[in-house]
Amino acid sequence: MALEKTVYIGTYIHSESLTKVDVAVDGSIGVGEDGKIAFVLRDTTEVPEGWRNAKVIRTQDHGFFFPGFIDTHIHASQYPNAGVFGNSTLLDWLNTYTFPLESSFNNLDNAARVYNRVVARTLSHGTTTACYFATTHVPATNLLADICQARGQRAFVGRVCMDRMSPDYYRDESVEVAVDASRQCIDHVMKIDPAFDLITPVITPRFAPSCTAEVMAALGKLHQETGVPCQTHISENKAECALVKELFPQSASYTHVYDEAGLLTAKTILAHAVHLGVDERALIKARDAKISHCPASNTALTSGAARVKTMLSEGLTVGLGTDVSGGYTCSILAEAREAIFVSRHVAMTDGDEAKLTVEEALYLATRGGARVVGLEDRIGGFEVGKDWDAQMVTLSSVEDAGVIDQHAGPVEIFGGESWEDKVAKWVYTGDDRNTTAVWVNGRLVHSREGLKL
Ligand SMILES: Nc1nc2[nH]cnc2c(=O)[nH]1
Ligand SMILES: [Zn+2]
Repeated sequence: MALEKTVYIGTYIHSESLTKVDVAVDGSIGVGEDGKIAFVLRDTTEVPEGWRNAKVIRTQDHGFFFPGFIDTHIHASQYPNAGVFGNSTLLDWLNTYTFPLESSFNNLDNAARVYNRVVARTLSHGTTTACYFATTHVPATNLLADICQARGQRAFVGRVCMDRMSPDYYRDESVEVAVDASRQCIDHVMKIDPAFDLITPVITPRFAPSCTAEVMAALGKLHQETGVPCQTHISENKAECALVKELFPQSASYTHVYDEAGLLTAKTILAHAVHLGVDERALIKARDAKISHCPASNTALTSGAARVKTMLSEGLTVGLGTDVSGGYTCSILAEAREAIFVSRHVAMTDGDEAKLTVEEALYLATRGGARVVGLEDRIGGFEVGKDWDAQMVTLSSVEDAGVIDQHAGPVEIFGGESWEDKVAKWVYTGDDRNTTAVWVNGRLVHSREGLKL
């Protein structure tokens, strides 16, 4: 569908750097028919020459435009289990909750129902790019790619590979099956989106304990041969780390296991990274592999508290991941909040330098995530030439949604605060009711019911 040239008028906010959020009050951003940003103007709401016939969309109620969120690690198939984890920890959680659910995706109707829901819900939370783990099933994984494309979400879609330490009813029969199935999923995306413009396939060995050295080496070869990115888990939980040591006695560390398989590259996303040693972080940095920080999940499964500030100060590239359903929420805004609070708990033992600020958390949610997925030239901020992947945040909509007593009349929740305070309030108290509209590459992919644009 052709896009209309559009001028977005009002305050826009984005990360300028890790430590600084840029607030441009009353500016305007022009987006062309190609969905890309054509101009960015500060301090003027005038529609420039040549754009007078363009559609105009204005912010509402103390609102602002903000870059779309990037979820660098989410299991689409686990969405029905969000919030269901009891007192389990990783390895028993997988067997009790996760494998039985994922195995049900041999049923395409089930897959269609769940995948449509998770894509719609993440979009409604402002997630314009998501890195999905699907399941081992090729038809269902391909369906997830189709659904992301149809609903307009930028997505990395991975068919999960696992050929050992998994139940008989849910595992790859052989290395050949895992590689062949992965190829089928890559081929499918090449058919529906040959340039990987919106959808990108991603090679997805589940994690070292459920993959033999042979399957990882074969997937490493596929990764190097095709240039298709790779995603997996690393060093999430102490029992898992001990298991990897036992299973790979020859390897110097968990990170070395992936490196030896050819799976540790600049196009690799490693989720969790809670218990990495200094040498492992150095190796990850040397390979320029990327980290997905998943604080909600790390707390829920009592995995540990990743040292995000340490990783950042060492120059690692970090983004945020919801890790549904290890994590209970599919909201990156909530994840940013969790990242801040986990960092405060770390600070209680390690010192104040461990604390993440609101600015840093928002950077991880946008520009950091963009670097993790290798799209820093296209998304994560508002610059000329970037894709319009954005959300309109409306600060007073919590009240509109009926949370506040309708009979009490309007309450000025947002109004007199500084922009810094408003952004902090959004991070700490906001949710999807504040996300009134969402665009990916210039296409409107979500809007709140009744919203007039
Ligand atoms: N959080 C999380 N960790 C894993 N490690 C291996 N599989 C998984 C998974 O599905 N979720
Ligand atoms: Zn995960």
